[in-house]
Amino acid sequence: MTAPTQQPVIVMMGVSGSGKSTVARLLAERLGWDFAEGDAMHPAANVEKMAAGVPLDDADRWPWLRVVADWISSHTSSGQPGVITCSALKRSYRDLLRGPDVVFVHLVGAADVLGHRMESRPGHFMPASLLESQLATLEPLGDDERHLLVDSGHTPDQEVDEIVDALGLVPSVV
Ligand SMILES: Nc1ncnc2c1ncn2[C@@H]1O[C@H](COP(=O)(O)OP(=O)(O)O)[C@@H](O)[C@H]1O
Ligand SMILES: O=C(O)[C@H](O)[C@@H](O)[C@H](O)[C@H](O)COP(=O)(O)O
Repeated sequence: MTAPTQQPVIVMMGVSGSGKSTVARLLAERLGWDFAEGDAMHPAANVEKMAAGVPLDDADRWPWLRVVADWISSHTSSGQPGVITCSALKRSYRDLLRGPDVVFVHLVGAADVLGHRMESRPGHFMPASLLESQLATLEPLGDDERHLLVDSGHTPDQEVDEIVDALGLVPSVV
């Protein structure tokens, strides 16, 4: 009998407003997998900076990315699948996060749609004015990066269906 393939940790990535939190939470619920909100791992200084309309730089992001990477590796090293949100905008950031059991799912959307979503999202620290710098910083996934691109213009349920089907994800047995 062949051993079952280890189910991955999914990094739900993309710029602000692309639907990472919404789709990742739904995906984790659907699968009964662990979920983590990468935004909640930012130090307070990063949140204050973004709330003031100033984009983060590499020095701001590296300590945060290390916390995200620790969550990922604590799961992959024990064979536990999970879903975590992280903008993961640059390839160098993804290099820190990646591993054999890590898949990046990039929610891709049109700037006007994302901007509208950010403006209509209640009670979030991230101003829509930062979308431009997010898009400018984003480095597309390379063919050699294990990933799936998802059109973020569909409904969250449709996007979850697509991710589960395309990656062959299997719910945890409870
Ligand atoms: N597929 C979708 N279609 C329509 N609205 C969405 C979709 N995904 C997310 N939203 C809405 O857009 C806003 C931004 O979504 P969110 O999940 O917070 O994105 P992110 O975590 O990438 O910043 C929220 O108000 C959310 O309810
Ligand atoms: O690296 C960054 O610049 C931030 O992580 C950023 O990409 C993220 O978008 C914000 O934390 C807002 O959070 P939302 O993505 O949930 O809007």
